[in-house]
Amino acid sequence: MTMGEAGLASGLAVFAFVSFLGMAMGHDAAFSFHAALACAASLISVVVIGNRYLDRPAELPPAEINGRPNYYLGPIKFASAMAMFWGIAGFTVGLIIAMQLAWPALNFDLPWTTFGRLRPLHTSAVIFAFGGNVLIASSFYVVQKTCRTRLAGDLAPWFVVVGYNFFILIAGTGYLLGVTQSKEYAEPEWYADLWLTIVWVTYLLVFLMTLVKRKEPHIFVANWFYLAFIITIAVLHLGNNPALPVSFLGSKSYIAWGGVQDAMFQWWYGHNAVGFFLTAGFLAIMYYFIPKRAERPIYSYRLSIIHFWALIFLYIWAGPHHLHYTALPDWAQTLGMTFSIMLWMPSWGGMINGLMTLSGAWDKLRTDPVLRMMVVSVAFYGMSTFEGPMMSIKVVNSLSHYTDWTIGHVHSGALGWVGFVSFGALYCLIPWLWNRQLYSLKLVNWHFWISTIGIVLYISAMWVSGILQGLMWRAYTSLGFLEYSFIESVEAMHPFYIIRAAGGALFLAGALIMAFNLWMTVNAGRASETEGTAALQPAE
Ligand code: HEM
Ligand code: HEM
Ligand SMILES: [Cu+2]
Repeated sequence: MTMGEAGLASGLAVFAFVSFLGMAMGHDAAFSFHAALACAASLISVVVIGNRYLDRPAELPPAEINGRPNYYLGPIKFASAMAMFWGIAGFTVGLIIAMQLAWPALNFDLPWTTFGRLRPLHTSAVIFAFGGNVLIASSFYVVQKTCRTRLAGDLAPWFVVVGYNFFILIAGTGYLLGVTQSKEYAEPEWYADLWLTIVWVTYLLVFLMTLVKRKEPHIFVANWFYLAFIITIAVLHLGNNPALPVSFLGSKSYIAWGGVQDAMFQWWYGHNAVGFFLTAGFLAIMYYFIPKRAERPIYSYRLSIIHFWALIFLYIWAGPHHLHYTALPDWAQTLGMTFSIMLWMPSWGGMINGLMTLSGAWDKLRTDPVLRMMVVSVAFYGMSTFEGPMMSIKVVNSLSHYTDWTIGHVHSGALGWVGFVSFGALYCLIPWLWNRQLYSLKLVNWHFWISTIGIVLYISAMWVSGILQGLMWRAYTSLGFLEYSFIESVEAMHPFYIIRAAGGALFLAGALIMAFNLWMTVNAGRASETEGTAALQPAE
C-alpha cells in the first residue's frame, strides 16, 4: 500500500468518526444532515480506496509507456460527466426561477422552493458545479498534454474531483435547507468553506507538480491562465470568507468584516470570481481548444502573453464598480470605474487573438458546428466585455444598477461565453477521453441553433425590460412626483419574463440534445481512427 493510500484512507476514517459525532451532537438539523453526508461519503471512500488497492497490480501505473506519456484520464472523465450533469441541473433550476419571476405561484409557498433559496442554487450550480467541473476536467487534460507528462499524484487528482463535487453537494443541499452566509456567490457556510480550502490547495499542488515535472521546456499559455485562475480563486476565497462560527456544532457563523469593508471585500471577491473563474479559466480553454480544433496556431502568441498580464493586473482593481453610489468612498468608486474601462482593451485583445486564430481556416465554420460554437462564444465574450466597461461608468450604472440590464449582461457572458465555450470543449474532450468519434455532428448543429436562439431571446428581453425598468423608476411628473409606482414597473416586466423563460427553455433543450449526443458517443460511438494525442506546439 502506498503512503498516499494509507494516509488518505486513515485520514478519511478519522474524519468519518468526527463527522459521526457532529451528526449526533449537531445544534441544528441542517448541520447534522451535512455531518451525516460527510460521514457516509468518508466511509464509502475508505471502502473504495481499499478495493482499489486490492484490485490493482502491485506496481502503480507507469508514467510512460514505450517512451510516450501514460496520461491519467480517469479523474477527467469523472469531472466531465459531472459537468454535464450539473449543467442540466443548473439550467433547469434557472428555468424554474425564471418562471417563478413570471408566475410567482410557482414558489408553492414552501420554504425549500422559494426564489430566495433556488436562486443561489442556480448560480452555484451553473458557475461552480458546471463551470468548475469543466475547468478542472479541461485543466487536468491540457496541463498533461502540453507538458507531455502524466498528471502528478495517484489519489490526489481523484481527491480533487470527488472532493470538489462533495463541496457542491453540501453547498446545494444547504441552500435548499436555508443554510447561507448571505454573500452572493460565496453563500456556503464555514464548514463547507474549510472543506473547499483543502480541496483547492490539493488542486493547486497537483497542477503545480505536473508543471514542475514537465517534459516540454515551454509552459504553454493556457497553463498560465489556469494557474492564475487557481491561485486567485484561493486568495479570493480566503479573503472573503473569514468567519466565526456561533458553535463548532452548528451551521451559523458571522463574517469577520463589517459594514462597508465587508461590502468591499464581497465585491472584490464577486468581481474577480467573474474575472478569474468565469474569464481566465475559460480563456485557457479558448487558447487550447480553438487552435486544436481549427488546426491552426494561435494567431499571435506574443499577444496572448500581453493579454495575460494586462488582464490579471487590471481585473483585480475593478470590484468597486459593483458599489457605485454606496457608502464606499467616492475615490474608490472612480478607481473601480477607471480600471473597468481600461479592462476593455486586454479583453478585446484576447477576443481578437481567439477569432484571428481562424485565419486561413474560416471555411471550417461552415462544416464544423463545434468550432462555430467556440467562435460564437468568443464573440459573446467580446460583447459582454464591451458592455461591462460601459455599465461601470457611473452615469450609465445609475440607470442599469438594480435592473434586469445587469441580468442581461450576466447571461450574455454566462450563456454566450461560458456556456458555449464549455460546450465546445466538452464536444472535443469527451471523444478524446473515450477514444471515440462524436456520435452526431448534425445534433451539434441543432444544439447550436436552438441554444443561440435561446440566448438571443434571453438577453434581448432583459435589455428591453432593464432599460424600461430604469427609466420608469426615474420618471417624474411635472409636479415632481414619481410617475410610476413600483408595482407598475413590476407589471411592465411580465411579458419580458415570459420571453426570458422561453429563451431559457430553448437553452436547456440544446443542452439536453448535447447530453444525449455525448451519451451516445461514449456508449454507442465508433472507435476513433486518429488518436488525438499530439501535443500542441506554440506558434512562435
Ligand atoms: C437555462 C438557462 C438559464 C436560465 C433560464 C437562467 C435564469 C436566471 C434567472 C431567472 C436569474 C435571476 C434573475 C433575477 O434575480 O432577476 C438568474 C441569475 C443568474 N444566473 Fe442564470 N440562467 C440560466 C443559465 C445561467 C448560466 C449558464 C450561468 C453561468 C454560467 C448563469 C449565471 C447566473 C448568475 C451569475 C446570476 C445572478 C446574476 C446577478 O445577481 O446579477 N445562468 N439566472
Ligand atoms: C471587461 C469586462 C467586464 C466589466 C468591466 C464588467 C462590468 C460589470 C458591471 C459594471 C456590472 C454591474 C454592477 C452593478 O451595477 O451591480 C457587472 C455585473 C456582472 N457581470 Fe460583468 N463585466 C465584465 C465582464 C463580464 C463577463 C465576461 C461576465 C461573465 C462571464 C460578467 C459577469 C457579471 C456578473 C455575474 C455580474 C452580476 C454581479 C451581481 O450583481 O451579482 N461580466 N459587470
Ligand atoms: Cu464586476
